[in-house]
Amino acid sequence: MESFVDSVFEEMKDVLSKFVAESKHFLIAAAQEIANCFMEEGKVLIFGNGGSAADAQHIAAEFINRFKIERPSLPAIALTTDTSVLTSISNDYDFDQVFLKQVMALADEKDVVWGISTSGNSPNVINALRFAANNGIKTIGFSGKDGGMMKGLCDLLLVVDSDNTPRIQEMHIAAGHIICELVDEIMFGRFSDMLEM
Ligand SMILES: O=C(CO)[C@@H](O)[C@H](O)[C@H](O)[C@H](O)COP(=O)(O)O
Ligand SMILES: [Zn+2]
Repeated sequence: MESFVDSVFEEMKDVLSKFVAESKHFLIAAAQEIANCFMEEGKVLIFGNGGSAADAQHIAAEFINRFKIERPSLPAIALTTDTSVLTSISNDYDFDQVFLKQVMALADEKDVVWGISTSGNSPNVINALRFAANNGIKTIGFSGKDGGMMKGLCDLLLVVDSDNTPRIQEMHIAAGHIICELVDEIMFGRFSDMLEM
């Protein structure tokens, strides 16, 4: 059993080293996009399924509450939490529309719509991103595998180089934390020269 755990750690190290080599440009660009959105009084709408729903909620909470420094609350909403909204849309229409209808109701051109899907192919994530892309709303994606259908729908797309869903998710939450810290530093700290004026 120990050798099994060792093999998981080896896989984690491999995925992390590729993430370190390949993700810096994306992380900085995504943080700038989100900081500019907040400065222009936009908001961030985040969503995904399963573990990615938890990631969406985790990231939204960092913005709404605080991350590592004291600063004002920042407007982010996880679209995964309102059981009345989720169940009524699924029951009356289709689960494929649970994020789409919320994006249609809540998003405007100042906002960032942020979808998370390890396969890049979950229909409810894709439908919401496609609506945003078709309506001039900025889109950020976290995916893995080959990026799936999220490629072409996201202005900025992170594709974690792995086929293993939990390994991909581990890089997603690392990326989320780095973006949260960069946003704080761009808006309130040492990287304020990066803000678009
Ligand atoms: O957390 C995990 C696996 O680690 C699962 O709950 C996983 O998120 C679910 O199977 C999702 O439905 C997968 O969807 P996606 O990442 O392909 O969009
Ligand atoms: Zn999981």
